[in-house]
Amino acid sequence: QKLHAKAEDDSDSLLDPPKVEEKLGAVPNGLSTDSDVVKRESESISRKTLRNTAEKFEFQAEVSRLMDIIINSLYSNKDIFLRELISNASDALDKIRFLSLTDKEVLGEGDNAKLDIQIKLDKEKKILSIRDRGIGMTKEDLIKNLGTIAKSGTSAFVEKMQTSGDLNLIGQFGVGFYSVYLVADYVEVISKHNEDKQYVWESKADGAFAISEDTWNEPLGRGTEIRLHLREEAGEYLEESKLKDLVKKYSEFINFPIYLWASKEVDVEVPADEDESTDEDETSESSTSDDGESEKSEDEDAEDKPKTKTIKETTYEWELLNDVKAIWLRNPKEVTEEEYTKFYHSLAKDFGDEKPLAWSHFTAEGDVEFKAVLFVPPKAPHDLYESYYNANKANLRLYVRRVFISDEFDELLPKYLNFLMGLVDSDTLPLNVSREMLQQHSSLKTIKKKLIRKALDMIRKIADEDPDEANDKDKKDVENSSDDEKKGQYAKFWNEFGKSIKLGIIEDSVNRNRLAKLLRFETTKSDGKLTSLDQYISRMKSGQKDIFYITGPNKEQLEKSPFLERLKKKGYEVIYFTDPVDEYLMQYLMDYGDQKFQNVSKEGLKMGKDSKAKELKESFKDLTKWWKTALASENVDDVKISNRLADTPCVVVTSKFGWSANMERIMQAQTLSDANKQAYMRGKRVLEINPRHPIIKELLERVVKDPEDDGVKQTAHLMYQTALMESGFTLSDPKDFASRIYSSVKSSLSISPDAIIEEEEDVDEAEAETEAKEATPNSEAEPTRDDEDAEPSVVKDEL
Ligand SMILES: Nc1ncnc2c1ncn2[C@@H]1O[C@H](COP(=O)(O)OP(=O)(O)OP(=O)(O)O)[C@@H](O)[C@H]1O
Repeated sequence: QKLHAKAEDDSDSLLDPPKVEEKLGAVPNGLSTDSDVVKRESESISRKTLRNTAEKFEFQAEVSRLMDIIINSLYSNKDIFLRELISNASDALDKIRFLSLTDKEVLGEGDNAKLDIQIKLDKEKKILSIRDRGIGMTKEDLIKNLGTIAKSGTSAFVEKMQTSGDLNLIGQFGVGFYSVYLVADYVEVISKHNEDKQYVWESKADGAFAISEDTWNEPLGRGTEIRLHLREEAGEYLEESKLKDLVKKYSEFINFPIYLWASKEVDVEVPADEDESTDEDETSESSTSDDGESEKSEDEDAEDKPKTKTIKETTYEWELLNDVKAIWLRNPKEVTEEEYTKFYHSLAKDFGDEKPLAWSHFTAEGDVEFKAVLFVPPKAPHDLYESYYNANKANLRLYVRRVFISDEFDELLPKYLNFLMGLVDSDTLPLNVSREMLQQHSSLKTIKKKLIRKALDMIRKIADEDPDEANDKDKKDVENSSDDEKKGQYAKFWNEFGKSIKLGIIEDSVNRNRLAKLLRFETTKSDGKLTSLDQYISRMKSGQKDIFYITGPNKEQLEKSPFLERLKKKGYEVIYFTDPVDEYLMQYLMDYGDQKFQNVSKEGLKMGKDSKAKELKESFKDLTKWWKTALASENVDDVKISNRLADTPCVVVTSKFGWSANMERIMQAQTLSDANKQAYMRGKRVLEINPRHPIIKELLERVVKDPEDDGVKQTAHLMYQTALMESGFTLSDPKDFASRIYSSVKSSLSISPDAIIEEEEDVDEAEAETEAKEATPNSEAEPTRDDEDAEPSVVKDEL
């Protein structure tokens, strides 16, 4: 707020006389009026008020908040505004170049057709301008793009900035333009679109902006010029050297020439002043010549030749600041790691310090030729899985013969690989067709196929090079040649993008096996580390046929699951799947190589041969049969002897193709889930009992003695409900469960089942109040059990 107020104060002192504003407003066409007026107008009439005659607009609320944050930010790296403006200029140039592919006319002629970016400084007036000959903005575009339509990124960015935000990320949220207010307190955007007149947008970031038809500035022809009226403390951006450094640092990979209107000291010969000629002779000579011959001739001709002298003069010319050779056209061997990193930063608009996790730069040859660079970012973007199926978002930029076509081409990569960044430049695709036609082009399928292969290879390589990933047997080799930088990289990848790989397994049946190789998870034996299917298989017990896994809300709960008791005891390894997407994943991943997957909370678990199985089945027949009947109302399909329990008396398992308990939980949590479908998909439930458990043995005895015993029936029901809970199901009738528990507690405390609950005395409310008042003095004197300062009494301890 303070900064903002200060900007206002400063601007007061710069006020032009109000009458100038009035006069200007009335000028019909500034270009043909008195040059003085034009000059004053172009100096930006006033830093206090926007042009009088302009149409005023309010910023959309979120945009206003964003601008407030920017203006008041103490963020020290203000440099970022320049790269955001250059990036916008480059996007605008890409757009017009794309249009010109099908309609040459759009480019115009002469200078208009030059697709470049120009930066100019005006030290005196403290104005920095960036101009492009891009597509430009119509009046409507200016209103919408620069103020009234908040993009989805706006609020996300505001939110981020309020917590742990780094302004450097602004470009990733698609609101980069507003970073101009880090350095300027007043900004003009002059823009000319082929389909509209030239307009000026202006704002002091005080909640409003104004738009006027531009009748005084030089006509742009086409494109946009952004004029930043720099704040007092942003004077450094008026230094040429600073701007050159910034362009080098941030905009190296812009594919359009960036020029700076740069000063140059040159020697010029000017006629020497008569009076000065004698004093200056020597300097003049020494600077014009350094060989004796010319000195001589000058002496000789001194009288007839007009005297001259050399002085330093400052001239201006456009200086090219960047090298526009595209990095992807270069030989990968000649591109350094640092260059790839910088290129990634500029593509991703991510200017943090982190390197991408991996990259792949290759040329595809054959029927379809293209070059591509793919990157795995170091972090997932903030909205990667938000509206995964609806978002029309692809991070690959498509070029055809060096011309940028689109970054919204979702035909290039499947959705699950949307986290990759990069570009494809194809020589095979046609240039002069519409985007829609291009989308249908048969080569795209081939490009996509190759890109997926390369992408998956690149990801696999992160694992191959990571010493943490190595199997024990080859650990030594990797450790010797290992490079600390690669250590832990795959775990990092997995934490950021593991879900994408899982979605890939679900969606991409062709590459399912390749993707399954990239899966990582924790297991009962992985000791908190991630492990892979190949590693799991290499550790399988002899005779073990299936890959065991269990699903649930978190590892801590799963570790205690009764389903694992016997498996653990016998030394089998079980995978923990704790992400909701894992339930879906396992509906698609049926096998891996020769192994099948077995959910250990479902029917059909086989762990070697149990010689006593038949015998046990026979001896518990009375109990299992009886129990099934007793649970008739509970929709229990069967009661069986379990082979997975050690310490727990019983569990409830589901049928192979129905939902597991965990899946039921996930489906119930979904707002829009369909109750009918839930009933239909619910797995059939089987109660499995532990024949070695004393409770089960006792139950058998009691049932054999008296199958009609009510107490036994009660207990059996309660056992079932407890097993349901322990197996991860949600009880459909918790009240029923609670009353059964209380009856059981009563009987263990030897309270008669018919014992009645004491009636409360019906006291009149008014009476109760007077009683309470009378009681107050006493209660102060004698601390009650609830009193915090009271000494803990025996009663309290017992409670
Ligand atoms: N130089 C320009 N020429 C034409 N249009 C522009 C120019 N600068 C900005 N715009 C328009 O204004 C919009 C808003 O710009 P802003 O920088 O805030 O977001 P963005 O360019 O979409 O995303 P990013 O910040 O990632 O560059 C742009 O999408 C574009 O339509």
